[in-house]
Amino acid sequence: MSDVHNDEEPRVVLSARGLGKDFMGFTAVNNVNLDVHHARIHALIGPNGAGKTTVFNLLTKFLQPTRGQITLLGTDITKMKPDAVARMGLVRSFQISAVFPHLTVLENVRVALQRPAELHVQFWRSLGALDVLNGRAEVLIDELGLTPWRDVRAADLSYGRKRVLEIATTLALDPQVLLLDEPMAGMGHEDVHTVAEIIREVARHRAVLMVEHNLSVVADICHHVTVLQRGEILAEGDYATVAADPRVRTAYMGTEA
Ligand SMILES: Nc1ncnc2c1ncn2[C@@H]1O[C@H](COP(=O)(O)OP(=O)(O)OP(=O)(O)O)[C@@H](O)[C@H]1O
Repeated sequence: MSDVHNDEEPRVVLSARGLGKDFMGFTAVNNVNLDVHHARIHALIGPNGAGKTTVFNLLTKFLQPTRGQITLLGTDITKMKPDAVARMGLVRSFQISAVFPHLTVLENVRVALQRPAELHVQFWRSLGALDVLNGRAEVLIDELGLTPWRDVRAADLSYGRKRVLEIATTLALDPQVLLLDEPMAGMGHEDVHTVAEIIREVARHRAVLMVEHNLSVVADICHHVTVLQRGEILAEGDYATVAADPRVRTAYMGTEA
């Protein structure tokens, strides 16, 4: 495994206990226990239909669990609504990029920053009204290595940079826990490397939980891996541990590794 260490003390920021979801009698997720740590990257992997997306939907409260408990930053969020959970610092970046194509990188980040600041009205009157947010926007753009593309329209960015911009807009909400749904989906080799490095950087000061099919990325940047199969946890540990588990190889990696 390569360099995935950083300085901050690992503490649990998001946890699930006995998490389960039934869809009309079909058990999609069952007895899932998860501990997601600050300043760590945690991967959720497993074959198609294993329940990864359902777990994400349960954690972000887009779905109400049938069983179990979810705790965010010490608060029981099991019965909370998605927007309240997002305001508490659990933010999900969707698989489909949600940036405005005709706005530049800087403008997109400013729009994202003004959401929590509730400056909508001023924004739609004039982009200049957001000048006060430029400082924070520049810092975010710099953190994500987007400075050379600051004045480029989102539509003209490469696929990978668009994904980085999408992560930047998500970070504008200042999440404690960032959920990434297949951040490498549809990307070429070079973009995968760029985005992986960005995720590593982002996770220095935040928890990241990601669903990812690209196992070399998981091996490279993730500290902890949870393997799901048919809605249940099959194995967990660092990548080397789960990759060496014969049950995992049979269930999932047999065709991949
Ligand atoms: N709303 C729903 N109603 C009924 N069944 C559902 C619903 N959502 C998911 N399922 C079922 O739950 C199981 C888990 O699906 P889920 O999408 O969570 O898996 P996944 O691991 O994310 O798969 P993939 O890698 O293909 O995205 C599947 O059998 C799926 O058909």
